[in-house]
Amino acid sequence: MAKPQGPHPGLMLQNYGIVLDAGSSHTALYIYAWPAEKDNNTGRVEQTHSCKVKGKGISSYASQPWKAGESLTLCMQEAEQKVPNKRHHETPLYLGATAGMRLLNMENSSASDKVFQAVEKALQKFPFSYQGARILSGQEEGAFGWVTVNYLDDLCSCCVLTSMRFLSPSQGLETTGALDLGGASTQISFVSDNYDGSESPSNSVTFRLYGNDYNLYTHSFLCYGKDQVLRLALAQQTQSGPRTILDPCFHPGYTEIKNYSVLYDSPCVSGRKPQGAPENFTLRGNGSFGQCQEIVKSVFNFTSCKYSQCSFNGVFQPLLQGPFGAFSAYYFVMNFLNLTDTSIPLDTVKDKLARYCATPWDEVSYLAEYCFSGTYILTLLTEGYNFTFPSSCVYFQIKGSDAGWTLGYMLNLTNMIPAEAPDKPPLPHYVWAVLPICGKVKGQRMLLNTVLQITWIQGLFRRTKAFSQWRVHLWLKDILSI
Ligand SMILES: Nc1nc2c(ncn2[C@@H]2O[C@H](COP(=O)(O)OP(=O)(O)OP(=O)(O)O)[C@@H](O)[C@H]2O)c(=O)[nH]1
Ligand SMILES: [Ca+2]
Repeated sequence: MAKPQGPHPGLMLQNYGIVLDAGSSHTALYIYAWPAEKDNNTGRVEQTHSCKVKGKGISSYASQPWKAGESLTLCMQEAEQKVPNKRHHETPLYLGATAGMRLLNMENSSASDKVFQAVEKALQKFPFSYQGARILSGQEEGAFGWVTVNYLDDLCSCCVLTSMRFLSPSQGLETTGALDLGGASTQISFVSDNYDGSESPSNSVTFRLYGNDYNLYTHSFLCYGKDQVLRLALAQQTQSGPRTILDPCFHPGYTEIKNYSVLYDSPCVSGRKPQGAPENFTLRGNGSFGQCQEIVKSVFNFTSCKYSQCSFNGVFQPLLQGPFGAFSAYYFVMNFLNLTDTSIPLDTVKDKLARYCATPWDEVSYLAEYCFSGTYILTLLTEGYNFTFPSSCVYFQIKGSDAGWTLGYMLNLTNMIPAEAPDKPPLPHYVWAVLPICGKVKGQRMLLNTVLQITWIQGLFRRTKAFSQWRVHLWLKDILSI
């Protein structure tokens, strides 16, 4: 008789958590799972399922709030199927809304309240442990994105090397910065040695993780997500209320009729609607990267800075430090344009983008906005934040799991990251010596972990940052099933 396959049933017990990311452009549901039997909640949390809600983001239902609730039903039913029945009641369910709802709340707070009421009503119908729906602040969105990036250990090879390059005896392993580009806002978050939170305290978020304090710099630029920036750029070109514009950020031969009221229907541009404009204007593309970059640059303000240094719009930013993980629209756009390899010299990237922008519309796919979006991303990174390429390591992919603020949000709310380090090292010292051998079994991915192990051992003598201990600790528990 064949032996039963798979691990012992006792090892299969899982806890689950569900987070709904109600973004400006769409809502997505994520299910996370972690082993139930691990003590101190230190078992590895994995994303087990995701579901993209059909239609637009919940803020688009301001005039029909009940539809915002209804829109979530299919994904919620899917979640009911994916989480075992026995775990439904213990599974926390969170909804976090970002820049779309921030803008709606600024514009019409009672409409935003009604959307939340409809969403709450819809979510409470499901058997999960509903924990509330709320708007995340820009700081929270940036900070939880950073936690996620540093929790996920499947970094690309570029960053394994770069992490090593950034290792210094006094610091231990650097954390990885996070770059998130949404539809309505964009976030930058990183730890910098020259930032202690005293300059521009509103950009500071502190975390206590595994016995160490992290002083994170984070900023969220509302209206600088890729959809709202397109509005800013179009507003820039329609100040005189023209009937036609020749837009260098769209392909030659591209034509679209745009409605003035629709374009200016956002707090990001509403104050600038030209008086006496006609109902519509025609946007014609002429595909010039250089001219497009001039327009994109004009939506950034570099003139005033009351701090020691700024990124743009008078916002303080300390010196960039460490590798960065760039996700959401950074990844969608740069992956589509085949520009995720940041070791390519900047001029080559610009040449490629210029060629793409100049491609006649009838030769490219139906997706019209990549020339604009690619130009915006390049300008935001190099002129806005001051990254230099190819020397800055920005990687546009985090393998294996969707990166975003949701995982960090859930880890925080379920206390899955201990604030204090364990009293003793997670394993006796001799175990470390055999780890490189275990590492080979799992192949390339182990390279990073080997680096982390070495760092951890160094840290026993040189006060290595506990964050890397935390990662290694989780990984060890994972591979050794302890
Ligand atoms: N190419 C491509 N673009 C996408 C995809 N998903 C979203 N986008 C676009 O990328 C931009 C950012 O999307 P998200 O990161 O989902 O933004 P969001 O969370 O809705 O917006 P925020 O509330 O500002 O964070 C939007 O312009 C989306 O329309 C995708 O799978 N592929
Ligand atoms: Ca988002």
